[in-house]
Amino acid sequence: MDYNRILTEIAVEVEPLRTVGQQASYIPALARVNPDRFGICLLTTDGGGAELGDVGERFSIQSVTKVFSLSMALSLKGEALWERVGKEPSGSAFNSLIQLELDHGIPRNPFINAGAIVVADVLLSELSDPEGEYIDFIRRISGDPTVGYDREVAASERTTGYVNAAIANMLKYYGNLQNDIEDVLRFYFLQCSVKMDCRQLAQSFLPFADRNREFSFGGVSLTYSQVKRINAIMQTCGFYNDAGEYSYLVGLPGKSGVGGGIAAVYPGRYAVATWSPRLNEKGNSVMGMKALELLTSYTHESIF
Ligand SMILES: NC(=O)CC[C@H](N)C(=O)O
Repeated sequence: MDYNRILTEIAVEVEPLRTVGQQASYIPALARVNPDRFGICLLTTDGGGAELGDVGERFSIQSVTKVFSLSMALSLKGEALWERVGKEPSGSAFNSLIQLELDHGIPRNPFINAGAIVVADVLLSELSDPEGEYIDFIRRISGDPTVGYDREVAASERTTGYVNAAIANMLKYYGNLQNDIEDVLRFYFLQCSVKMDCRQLAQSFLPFADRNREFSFGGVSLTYSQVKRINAIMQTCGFYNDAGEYSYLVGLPGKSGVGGGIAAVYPGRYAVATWSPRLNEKGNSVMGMKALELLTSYTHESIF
């Protein structure tokens, strides 16, 4: 497959979307990012790949981090994790509060904010150095020791994180947070603040696509079956209330973030990361979604 040629065609087609949509502004530090950016990096399991655009510029991965958090929590807790968080698509906004009340404090899945806040609580309870071990895992899986938190973004999100604070309070009320609310929120925002570029993100998702290599990075090990199940949750829940549309258009397990990043995998073949800060009304990157739609259309490579 000539991915270079395909990415070049995609870049031409997505260009008219460069100024469509709005970047996230509810996190003040994200409102300062230049929104007119686009990058895409694809890495294959056999060592090949192609890239185009702003692939070396780091951005806030935001909710894409929830895949790393779930991986750690699943490796630590196994199936017991599902006693505290579900694995059903939510059909609601990523920060929905109302659904959490209806579900009596058990979040629908680990990729909406409520679920990721429970996962952050699990990691706080299980790890002796949560901040250190979390970033160490991401440095190992990305193969890049310079990847780190952006503490300014994390602090900025705390100042306006009213809904996430409400979610955490609701979880505590229902007995689904063991740690102090403020500690859990601080750790959750820090996880979201991790900064990566498209190359590092594609590299970090390659282990979710690679069926022939063991998933083991530092203390985080997953079985083949656990990786398969994480991919399944990405497919059904990775784009919140856009998950059906994303599945329909793209057809690859993936995860988006309000920083404008998307990471997706074609199991057995490749991982791909896109970045473009302008979002649709569901909080997913406009150019990124379109680029991935074109990628599976042009290559005829999709899980469906
Ligand atoms: N969809 C997202 O990327 C949301 C993450 C963001 N940190 C929040 O909690 O609101």
